[in-house]
Amino acid sequence: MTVTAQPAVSADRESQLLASVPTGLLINGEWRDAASGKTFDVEDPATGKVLLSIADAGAEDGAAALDAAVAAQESWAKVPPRERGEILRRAFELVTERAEDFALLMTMEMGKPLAEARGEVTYGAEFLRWFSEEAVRAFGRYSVSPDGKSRLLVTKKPVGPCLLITPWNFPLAMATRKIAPAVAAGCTMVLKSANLTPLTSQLFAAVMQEAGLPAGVLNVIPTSTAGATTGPLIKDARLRKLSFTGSTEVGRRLLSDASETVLRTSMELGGNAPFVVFEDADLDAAVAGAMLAKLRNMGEACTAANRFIVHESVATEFAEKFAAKMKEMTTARGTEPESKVGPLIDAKSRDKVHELVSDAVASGAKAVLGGAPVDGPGYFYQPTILAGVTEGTRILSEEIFGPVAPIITFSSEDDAVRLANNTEYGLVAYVFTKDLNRGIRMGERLETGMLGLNAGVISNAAAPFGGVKQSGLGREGGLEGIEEYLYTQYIGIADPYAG
Ligand SMILES: NC(=O)c1ccc[n+]([C@@H]2O[C@H](COP(=O)([O-])OP(=O)(O)OC[C@H]3O[C@@H](n4cnc5c(N)ncnc54)[C@H](O)[C@@H]3O)[C@@H](O)[C@H]2O)c1
Ligand SMILES: O=CCCC(=O)O
Repeated sequence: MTVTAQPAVSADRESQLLASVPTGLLINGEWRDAASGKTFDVEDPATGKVLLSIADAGAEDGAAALDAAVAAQESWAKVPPRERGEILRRAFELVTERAEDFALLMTMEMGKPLAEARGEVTYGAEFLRWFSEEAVRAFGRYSVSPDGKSRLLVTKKPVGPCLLITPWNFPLAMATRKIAPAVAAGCTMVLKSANLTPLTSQLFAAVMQEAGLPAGVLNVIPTSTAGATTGPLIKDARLRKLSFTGSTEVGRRLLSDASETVLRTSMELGGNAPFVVFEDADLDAAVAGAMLAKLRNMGEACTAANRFIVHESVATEFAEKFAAKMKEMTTARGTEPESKVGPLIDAKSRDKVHELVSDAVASGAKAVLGGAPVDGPGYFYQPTILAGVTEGTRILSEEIFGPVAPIITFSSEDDAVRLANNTEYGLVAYVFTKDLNRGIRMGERLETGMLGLNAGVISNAAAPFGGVKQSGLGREGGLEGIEEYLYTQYIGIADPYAG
């Protein structure tokens, strides 16, 4: 998250980039208007100004997108894996060539500083490269049955047409983390991008076309009416998979809808990551990790450290060092050279962050730093550290999704484990200690899908990303990521030596 000096971005450059973004729906390889003719506005969270208006899909468009995906499925599944991989590889190269465009577009529609947006381009593109390599490794097996009387042939097949629903906070990476494995596996798809940040997906879909993806494989339906547009698709028996990334609240609802057709699902949901600092930790390293785990994406990440659980003997020193670093974080529009913390996504999100901070302060916590919205245009919030937060305070049980770090203390390892596991979520946890045995032990004791050991960011296209408890079902990335888009078929073969 190093932000290096950069020239300010000109208004002309922004206008030219916006002019290159397709504003239609992508259905069966063609960009078209919504059937209703409606559009919706996409705003810049740093200024509140409208960036672009794009086609607003309704149920009729959703149905047309699924029709296209269903029609393309059979022929797409027959395309050789190497060819599918090569399309992904070309897409990786095109995204990398256009890295500055993707980064600027994300900064404009989502708010993150340009340096961070560039980091997301690298991260998001890496899913394309990783799955271009995995496309040729969807292996099955052949074996002799234990009694020797038959042969067992096990193969992997594409699950079929998928509905992919993505959130606003990582506009490129959350899309490529789903699209790349689906393409590699031989699935067709309908992408419902986030209504707050659909522009990056629009540009990315154009890149996939340029990379040679056949018509109908990827259909894109931005919409301001998510439920009404995707609800009928989830109930349509031709849809074979729903992959959702977003809040636990919406995920729960979609899981219930998906049960009607026993639809296969992947759910990447919310988090409430504990960041545990033991008394033997290297405190400077812990603070560096805390800066990443808390301020990456302005704290608007499912992986954001949500509770700093610090040993009582080092809590004051940790808070002071952490505050000294946080103080250096200038809030400004992400295109400004000095920007280190961009705006939050909208007024509602900022109000929620402030409500949680105010509640914690009213319950006895002390704002060591910050504690209020930033005056002026945009939805900026001051980087904030709250010390002396006590168990039971709301901020410890809800996703903050902002640059706010609540600190609570512990006195023993058992105490730290109890506090860390005291949540319905289980996406990621962070542990800082010099004692490797303790680190491994924490891995075994914490209820979490992922653990950062002396590390504040562990996201990696080659790693299985996902949670336990109410943080979700399934994994994205890694060797596991493609499995979400494959089903296993078993063919039993009669004894080849029998009569
Ligand atoms: N686990 C992960 O990998 C991961 C990654 C990123 C974000 N998240 C989580 O996402 C949340 C933030 O993102 P968000 O605010 O966009 O979440 P959200 O749940 O509000 O929306 C996610 C997506 O679902 C759509 N949606 C909303 N209601 C819907 C409905 N009834 N039917 C169909 N689609 C619907 C939205 O338009 C958006 O595209 C946080 O909770 C965060 O932790 C999780
Ligand atoms: O918001 C959650 C996704 C973050 C990540 O993939 O690192």
